[in-house]
Amino acid sequence: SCTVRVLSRQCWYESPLISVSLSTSSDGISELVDSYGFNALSRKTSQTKVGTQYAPWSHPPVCTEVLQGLRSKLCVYTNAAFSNGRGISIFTTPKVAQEFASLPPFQNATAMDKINVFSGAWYTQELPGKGVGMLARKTLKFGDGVTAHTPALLAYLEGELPTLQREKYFRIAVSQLPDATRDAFLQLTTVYGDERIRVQDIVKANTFQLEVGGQNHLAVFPETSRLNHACAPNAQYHLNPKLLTHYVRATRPIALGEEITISYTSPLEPTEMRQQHLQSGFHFTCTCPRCTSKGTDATLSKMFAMQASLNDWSVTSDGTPKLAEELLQLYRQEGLEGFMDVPYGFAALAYNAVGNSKKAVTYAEKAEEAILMKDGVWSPNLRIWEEVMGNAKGHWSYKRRT
Ligand SMILES: C[S@@+](CC[C@H](N)C(=O)[O-])C[C@H]1O[C@@H](n2cnc3c(N)ncnc32)[C@H](O)[C@@H]1O
Repeated sequence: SCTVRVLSRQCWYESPLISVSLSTSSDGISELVDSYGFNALSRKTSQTKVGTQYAPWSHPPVCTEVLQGLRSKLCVYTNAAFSNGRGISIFTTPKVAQEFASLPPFQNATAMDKINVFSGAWYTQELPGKGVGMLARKTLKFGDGVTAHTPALLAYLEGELPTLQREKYFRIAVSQLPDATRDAFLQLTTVYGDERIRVQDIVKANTFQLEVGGQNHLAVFPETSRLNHACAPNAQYHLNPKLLTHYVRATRPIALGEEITISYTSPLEPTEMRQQHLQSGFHFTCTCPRCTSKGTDATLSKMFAMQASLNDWSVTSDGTPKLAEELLQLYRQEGLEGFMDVPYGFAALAYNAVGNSKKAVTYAEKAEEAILMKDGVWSPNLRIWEEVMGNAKGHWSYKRRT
């Protein structure tokens, strides 16, 4: 019942990367757009009567009818005071809204101490052929924090509301944000440039996915949204659903003025699949060196063949520590430093299998570090390496290949 693939007979989970599909033609009525046009977007929070009777929400929730598939209504919940006045708007069910309200950021102001604080690590600039991008304001080394932010808008991931209905609620959500946050949101880039569905267009170009209350939500983080894509990115991100926070860290040294990038799609997919994902999700063709070099897919195939050998525990297996070291080297050569949890894990097992438990623990620690950077503390993959770190000699892999 593994979701994606198996690493040494254990399930290996991969965090989902999100590309939203947006239908604009099937329900194209203009009436709603007229009544919830840009007046709604330019409404100032200061002009809205903000009460306390809906605590922790600053505005009265605005709700849909009960949706058949969800057996619930969806409502816009805004907390304009959230995180020192940054604000947050959430479009979700009343039940999930309660779950949000019980999370540390709504309960305890100190939970947000190091979040939504400018790290001093970046600035933005228009870049040829890429729109705005994020660049390093100082030299960065492996593990340095780039950003740590909460979303301005979160929206329950559903496909039931007609596009223009959804737009109406998204607009209310955005309009209720504090002025600076709303303006930063509305300046974000779009994919279609379709004014009728501007907020969903912004969501399409900029969304991540966050699970709260067992439900996936689309999440837009205005600062983080300026990170462009590369197939050999120099930064990695993960989300902490309890803190509603998106963290970005450098995965290799980044020079002053160098662009900071993340990968919007798995960089371990073949080039054609990566390009398809980027085209359908974000409407651009990637021109990074891994996309233009002819050798990328052959290198990927070689990496997978090496992983298959390391994952082979039969007596004829040629999985050795030397092979594991070569695999690590290939990942680095490809610029995949942010995706080394799997090769570090294979190295841990390969060393343990020949009785070198010390090296096994070192690589298990590196696998853990890589998972924390890529998937965060919730990842079930962490447990695999905790077992090795806790008791390498008691692990099933110990001396399996001696
Ligand atoms: C999340 S936004 C990134 C910031 C965006 N460049 C901006 O101006 O705000 C995603 C959009 O940026 C552009 N983009 C991101 N990475 C790119 C790349 N490697 N090459 C060309 N365009 C890219 C695409 O238009 C994509 O839809």
